[in-house]
Amino acid sequence: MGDEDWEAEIIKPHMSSYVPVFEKERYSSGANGDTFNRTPASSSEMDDGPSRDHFMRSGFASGRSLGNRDAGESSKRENTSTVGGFGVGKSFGNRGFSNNKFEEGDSSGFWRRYQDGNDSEASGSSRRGGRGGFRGRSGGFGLGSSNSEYEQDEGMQRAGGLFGSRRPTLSGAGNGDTYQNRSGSGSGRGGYKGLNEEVITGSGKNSWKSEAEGGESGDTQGPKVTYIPPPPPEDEDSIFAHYQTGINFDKYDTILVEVSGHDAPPAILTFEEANLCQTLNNNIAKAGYTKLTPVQKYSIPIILAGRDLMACAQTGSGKTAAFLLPILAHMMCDGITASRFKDLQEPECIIVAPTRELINQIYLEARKFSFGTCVRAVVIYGGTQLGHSIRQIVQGCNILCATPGRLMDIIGKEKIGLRQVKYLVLDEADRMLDMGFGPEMRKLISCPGMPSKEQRQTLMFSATFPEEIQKLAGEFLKSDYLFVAVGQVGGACRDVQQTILQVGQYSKREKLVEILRNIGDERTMVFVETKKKADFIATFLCQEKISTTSIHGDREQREREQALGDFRCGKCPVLVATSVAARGLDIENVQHVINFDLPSTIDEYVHRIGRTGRCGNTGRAISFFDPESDNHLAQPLVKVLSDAQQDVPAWLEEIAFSTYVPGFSGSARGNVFASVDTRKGKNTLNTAGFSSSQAPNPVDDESWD
Ligand SMILES: Nc1ncnc2c1ncn2[C@@H]1O[C@H](COP(=O)(O)OP(=O)(O)OP(=O)(O)O)[C@@H](O)[C@H]1O
Repeated sequence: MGDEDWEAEIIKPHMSSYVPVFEKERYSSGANGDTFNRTPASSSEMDDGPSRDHFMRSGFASGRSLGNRDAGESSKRENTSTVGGFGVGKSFGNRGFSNNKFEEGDSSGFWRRYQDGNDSEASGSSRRGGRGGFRGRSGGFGLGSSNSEYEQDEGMQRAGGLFGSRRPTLSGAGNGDTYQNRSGSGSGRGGYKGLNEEVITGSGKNSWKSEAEGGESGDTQGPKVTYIPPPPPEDEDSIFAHYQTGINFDKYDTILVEVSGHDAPPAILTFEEANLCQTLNNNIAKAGYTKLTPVQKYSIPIILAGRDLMACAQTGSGKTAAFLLPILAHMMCDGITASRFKDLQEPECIIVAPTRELINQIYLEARKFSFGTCVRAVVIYGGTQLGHSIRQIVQGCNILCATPGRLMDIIGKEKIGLRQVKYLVLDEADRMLDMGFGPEMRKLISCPGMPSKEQRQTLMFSATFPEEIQKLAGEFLKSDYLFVAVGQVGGACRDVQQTILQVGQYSKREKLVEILRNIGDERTMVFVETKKKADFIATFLCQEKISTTSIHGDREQREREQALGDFRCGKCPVLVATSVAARGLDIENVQHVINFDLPSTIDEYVHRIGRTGRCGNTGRAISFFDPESDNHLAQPLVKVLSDAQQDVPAWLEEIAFSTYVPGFSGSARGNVFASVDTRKGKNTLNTAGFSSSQAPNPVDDESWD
């Protein structure tokens, strides 16, 4: 489809197809397009308005938002309401599809911001600033400053309650005023928005905002979050449901593993060698695990030996079990007190992860491996009713799986005491320590009652560990922590066949459709860089009759979970996602990942493509490389491709060469060349399962290379 056809295409009546399947009933009953008619015209007036539901209902379902594109219509709307929202009418309809300025941008506020990158998943501040102005008009918030993200930040309030002063300005942001809560009801979203997925792009660098910063709790002055996630199935078959390891599972054994640090215990080769209790062994068998992956071979004995650990292993290679199994083994061995109802729970283990869906997945793994034991795992995360989290906790909690913001909320409410914490796990640790979540994590370890690093065991896992983040980790880990690197730190999974196509921004949609039509019904994740774009592309694909759903931070939690569910079960074989889905998600049968937009860092690329090719299965990743915007990635891409023994296109090498930056390996963009432990304790290379060794004494920075 050419760009010229875009407008015509987008206003076809079947646009309603993007209304998620699960929403259709609701939309068809309540939708009438009214809301849209009351949508103010300028982007700065769209903040307080209708939810994306409205967007779908009135804009898409009726085609009105997309049809009402002329200035006259816009100004009419401007006069009629202050309720309209989210750039539905104007931003989307006018600037988005109608005149095909989707990627060109124009002088309107929205598109300027969009172009600047400030409207990206990764942004938030300026967008919110714009909204602030509108809020002011509607009697709410009225800030309009680019700092307004903090002003409306429940996390900050929460943090204030716990650690310092509250920000009084937040109050106005309350009910539905936040961008996140366009729905008015505020349900679910709770301003979590930016949280685990927003990046402040002013500097062009990823810096994920913490969940706390987005104010996920819904318990302070923010909107009431009412969403209660459905309980997971309780039957044993569901608990132990798993997918098959792939043909390359055995090849894991050939991956080089490097252990650095002193006195590392030897790797184990089999589950039996771990000497786990019978119940755990039964659960492992029921989960279909017969053989250890390399990261498990090394990490399990290290954790069992009580050592702190930073472990880096390729995506989909079993890091979750690598920390859960030894922790559970210890707990069983130590004879933890069986969980029971108490107003203040004192978990022995806290696991944190950057996204809600990921922490939920980790919880399900914890529940699976602790099946039939007295260990009770609980999950709490933003976008859900706080009362629900509290009710889960007070029933007993040995392992608490939490997103950072919700965790701090619950600690602040004195439902969780930290004195008994023996294990602190940071999954996706590089993300948990970066500018977005790092401050929250630091608050956590300095919370009253939290055992010092000498008194607890701290475990960090990720597929990527940029040098600069490794350095920050020292604050959390004992100085003698061990570092396990399976393969190249930050390297891509070799089971993913990577293809980089040079595609200019105006050809991307056409190319995407062509690829998806060839793929057929195979499950595919399509990554885009911004939340709005995720909506645009999902809508576009539905219009092309490709059954699609989407996940991003502007969707309510209920919608996010439903989208993931629809994708998992194959109802919607295409999932358009922002980076919120880049890390950790383990979805069976994802055969393809398409980077419609490349991410801003190479680490993010590695995580995204790691949604396929998991656990020895093969997968394919196709990335659209736009020389207008992606040249900075050429060099690291060449490195990642060649390390993973993939073909490197000549044109990419040329770009990489022409944009060569000496000393690139030290780049803050996500350093794939940080091949080892930054303490410089270089170690001998080992084939997984055959030995481990010890590091020499750390050496000076200068001598490292
Ligand atoms: N030893 C094993 N045998 C069989 N399956 C396993 C084994 N270990 C892990 N798995 C399965 O492999 C899949 C990927 O594991 P997991 O999600 O822990 O990977 P990960 O390394 O954490 O990936 P990511 O870096 O993307 O977070 C899961 O479905 C898990 O149940």
